Amino acid sequence: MQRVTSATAARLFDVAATRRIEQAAAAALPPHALMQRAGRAVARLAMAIAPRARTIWIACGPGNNGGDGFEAAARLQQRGFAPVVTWLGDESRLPADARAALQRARDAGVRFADAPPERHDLAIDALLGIGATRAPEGRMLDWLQRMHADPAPLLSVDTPSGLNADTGALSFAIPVAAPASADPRRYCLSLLTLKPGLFTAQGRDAAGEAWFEDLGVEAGAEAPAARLTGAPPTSRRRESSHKGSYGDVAVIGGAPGMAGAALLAGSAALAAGAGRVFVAPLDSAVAPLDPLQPELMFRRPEALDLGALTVVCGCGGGEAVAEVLPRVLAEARMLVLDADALNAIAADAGLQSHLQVRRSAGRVTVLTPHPLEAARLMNASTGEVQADRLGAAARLAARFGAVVVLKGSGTVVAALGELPAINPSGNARLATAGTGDVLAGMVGAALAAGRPALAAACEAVWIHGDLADRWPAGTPLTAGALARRRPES
Ligand SMILES: NC(=O)C1=CN([C@@H]2O[C@H](COP(=O)(O)OP(=O)(O)OC[C@H]3O[C@@H](n4cnc5c(N)ncnc54)[C@H](O)[C@@H]3O)[C@@H](O)[C@H]2O)[C@@H](O)CC1
Ligand SMILES: [K+]
Repeated sequence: MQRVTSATAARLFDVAATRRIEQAAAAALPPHALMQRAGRAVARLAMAIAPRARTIWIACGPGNNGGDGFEAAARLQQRGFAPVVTWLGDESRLPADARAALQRARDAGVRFADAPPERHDLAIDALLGIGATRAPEGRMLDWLQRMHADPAPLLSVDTPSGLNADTGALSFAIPVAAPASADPRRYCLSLLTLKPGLFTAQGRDAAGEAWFEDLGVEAGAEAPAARLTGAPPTSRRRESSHKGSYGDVAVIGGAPGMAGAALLAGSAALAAGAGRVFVAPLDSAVAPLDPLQPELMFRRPEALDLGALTVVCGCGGGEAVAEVLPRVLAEARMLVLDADALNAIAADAGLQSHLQVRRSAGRVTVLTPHPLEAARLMNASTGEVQADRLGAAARLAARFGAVVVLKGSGTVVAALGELPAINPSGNARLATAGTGDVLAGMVGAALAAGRPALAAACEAVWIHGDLADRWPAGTPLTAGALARRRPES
């Protein structure tokens, strides 16, 4: 059993592949062995989470996920704990594994109840796993909401019930904890495989701290649906290197009233190690110097030699960015497109065909949309994008021939012909104005340093999130402070 952290690199398998892995493993093992391993692992993690728990409420569902719950209940009872099982199922329709587990729980003397205990020290959600076919309702939904709202820790077995394990879409709103209580602590023990839905969309909120138990089974030749990127390789600068070794970045953005966005991207590119950073504001009234950052070199957009530069374009560009985009798309050696640049492209088929030309010419382009910008580019709704973030990012990558960074909880990075990556670092503190500009600058710096486009995007996204994860408690996270923080500090 292993805790999944932001440093964990792992393959993620969808439900269909997990089913095939399960079937192959079950055929090679004695009856019920997998479920017994699962139940043992659940009990072990439960005891580690709440070693002094007096009441452990285990909510079991009608299938084998419930079977895992019965197995865990039997183990916990044998170890001197007091599990209380509430079960939503029909004995005559229980799968064979779960029926055997139910019998073991009864034999162990586990207490079964019709209603959840008045209070509990730990809840275990064994209602639905990868066999969920519809949204929970009625008593099941009631119990789930109760478990998620309670301040006691919650351990989800395999997947949080109600979560689509492939996409991370959650079928109900997670209740907010009562104001007086601390945030509920959530854990999820993923069995057999890690699933993509645990790490993107609403998956991270619903699952909480992710753990993995492979049940002693290898995935074999099954193809993963995605991967967790894990921490990027640490690279030390060569002593003989000079500013030219790390490339030049130019930020084009900052229409009147929005110069800050371009400065944020420029600062971030500098802090991320770019050799030289030019800022080309679209507002000609902007003073050609930032006294707090004299390293930033100000230029007029038309004065830049785009063919020699990694260009970051969009940040605060407003509608004015549309005018410079044809030249930027045609000439930039490498290109990161963010925010208003993406909105302009979404609204203009001509600009979209410029992107296709870049692709045919083998020029690198990275798009960094948030869900609404992605929706505009796809002519879809934000809800449709969020309902399948991996699919949306892959479709955008294929359509525009670009590396796509679909931002949000569990940022997805996709490129045509590559396994999509989900970034495991970062937290809700990044949900503040300007952090997207910072990310665009960081991606630009990684490209300028010579990293291949997909790696550059994955690494910048990871570091951006990691900076937020290590942000000092009690210090507000602002985009300006984030932009200036060096990864190693
Ligand atoms: N079979 C095995 O050997 C193993 C199974 N495992 C566990 O089994 C799980 C998969 O088991 P199942 O395939 O039985 O699937 P689940 O236990 O996830 O659920 C399937 C059952 O729930 C019902 N159902 C689906 N959605 C519902 C809803 N919204 N409300 C009410 N009922 C609903 C289905 O009709 C079916 O009866 C895994 O997630 C994992 O926890 C693990 O123990 C590993 C070994
Ligand atoms: K579950």
